[in-house]
Amino acid sequence: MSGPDLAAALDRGAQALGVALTAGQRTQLLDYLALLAKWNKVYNLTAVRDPQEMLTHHLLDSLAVIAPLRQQRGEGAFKLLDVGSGGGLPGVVIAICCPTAQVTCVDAVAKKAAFVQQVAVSLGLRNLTGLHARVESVRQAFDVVASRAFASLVDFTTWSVGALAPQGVWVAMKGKHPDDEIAALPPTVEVFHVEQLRVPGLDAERCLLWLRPRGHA
Ligand SMILES: C[S@@+](CC[C@H](N)C(=O)[O-])C[C@H]1O[C@@H](n2cnc3c(N)ncnc32)[C@H](O)[C@@H]1O
Repeated sequence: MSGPDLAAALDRGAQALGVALTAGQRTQLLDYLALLAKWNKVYNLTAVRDPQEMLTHHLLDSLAVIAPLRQQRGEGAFKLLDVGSGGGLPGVVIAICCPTAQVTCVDAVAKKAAFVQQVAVSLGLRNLTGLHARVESVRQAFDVVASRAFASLVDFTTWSVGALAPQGVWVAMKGKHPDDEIAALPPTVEVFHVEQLRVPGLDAERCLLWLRPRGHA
């Protein structure tokens, strides 16, 4: 697929997901896709190799969180941690589309965190940081702690609870509705909202789970 075709597919996908992209954001997303494709072999960032597939499986799939996130957070500033971010998904996409968010992408693999740091510099994203650490050791307070394709809900929330601000929330991007994972959550964690997502061009189930420590209304 050519550059213009990818750009057109991104525009159609973003529109279907209710995300209005500025020209600058559109360019940054496509530049990010090009960096992912270019450095994938070196950094081993994703098993997906084809740019068209990267667009649907990674960019559009991550873009699906933007409208729900804006609805949850409004237009104000907030700090977001993307746990087990790998090549920066969804953190880089969030940093591009939500300029009021300060995004930290944490990964236990140094070269993946270095790649995100490189993306921040290349795209001029001053609201994006790549952090090499295990999430269990992160002690800054984040308003939103997010993950995509990371771990079970129990492990995600247990390992990252030390990074949650007092009124912070978790958001987990999942495939099929994870009934078993929800049933396994401890009583200290509650799921307060579930959204089914439809990702254009992806024939797969997707949902978004919002969680918080029980008692935090
Ligand atoms: C399957 S990848 C998902 C990457 C990305 N979120 C995505 O959707 O493409 C999971 C990532 O979590 C990272 N990881 C695993 N355990 C971790 C931990 N305890 N703290 C931080 N990162 C971790 C791995 O290094 C890997 O990059």
